[in-house]
Amino acid sequence: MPTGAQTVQRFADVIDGAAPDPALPSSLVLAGAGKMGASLLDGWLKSGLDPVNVTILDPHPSEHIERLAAERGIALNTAIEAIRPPEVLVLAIKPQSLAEAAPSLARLVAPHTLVLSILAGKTLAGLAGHFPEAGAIVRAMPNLPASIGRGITGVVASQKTDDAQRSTATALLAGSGAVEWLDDEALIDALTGVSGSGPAYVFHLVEALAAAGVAAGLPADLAERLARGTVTGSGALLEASPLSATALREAVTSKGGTTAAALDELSGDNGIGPAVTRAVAAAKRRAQELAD
Ligand SMILES: NC(=O)C1=CN([C@@H]2O[C@H](COP(=O)(O)OP(=O)(O)OC[C@H]3O[C@@H](n4cnc5c(N)ncnc54)[C@H](OP(=O)(O)O)[C@@H]3O)[C@@H](O)[C@H]2O)C=CC1
Ligand SMILES: O=C(O)[C@@H]1CCC=N1
Repeated sequence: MPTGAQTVQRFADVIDGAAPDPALPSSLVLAGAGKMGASLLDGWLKSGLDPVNVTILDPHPSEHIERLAAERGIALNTAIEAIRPPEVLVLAIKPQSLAEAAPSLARLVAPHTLVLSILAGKTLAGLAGHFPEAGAIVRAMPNLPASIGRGITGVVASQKTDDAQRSTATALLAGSGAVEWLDDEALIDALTGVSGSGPAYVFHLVEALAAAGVAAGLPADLAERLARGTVTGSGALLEASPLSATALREAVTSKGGTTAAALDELSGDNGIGPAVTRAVAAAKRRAQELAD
């Protein structure tokens, strides 16, 4: 395990290698350094955001968060009163915690503060209601591959967000992967169902494939390796190849062969297409419910 000092040095090395994006903010407060907040944080640091410009706010930090902050050389604050309104306030708490947390978080929002929320379902209008002082609000939906810089994030901004603030949001989110700006906020709940929640569907496929291998007679550890290797290898091929997913599927499928027999089972009304359609619709519906 690296020591805190070594980890800070590692981030410093990354920063030394590339010129930081000038749109990165000079002060940022992260409210919620859980799975996604911490993933985004590492992307910012790799992009060149100076750790001294970041504060993690957590009223009851776990040992894990204390270690995370110490290793990265980042201030960890438990009291909002001790923090001045930053250039960017990132909200990465659970949507269900917002109503309770917002009255105190609002003390961190000055008219110059860009509020960047990754909360599923929470709308720009709803956020503006919680943070009336805020001029600019950006609503984003990242996904878990952000933790290795391979995420894809949908993002939409309030009308009061100016070009410089949009650039700041892009610079921050690009630290963890691709960024897709949306013109229409109505799209972001559907995007949540596809890419926000989507990694879980892929991991569930790995689980199902491994279990199916065991049911077909394979030892469990071999089935797990085969399922994992098949999904990661297929993802890498999808990325490296100029072919579409459809063309790649066809490349695996010999006429009258084993894959065609399997795909027959995955097609039709009880197949994977309708199941995924229902899954995405359910996620979208849940995001809409979380708006309230
Ligand atoms: N996980 C994912 O793949 C994705 C998540 N999101 C969104 O990211 C947000 C966070 O999700 P996730 O990271 O999974 O959840 P986590 O539970 O891992 O992280 C939430 C963090 O917020 C902390 N927290 C709770 N209340 C406060 C507060 N008042 N001030 C500061 N920190 C607080 C929690 O601490 P404690 O545990 O002590 O309560 C926890 O560390 C959600 O809104 C979710 O919709 C978006 C895209 C993908
Ligand atoms: O499950 C959730 O609500 C969050 C949002 C998208 C992924 N995880």
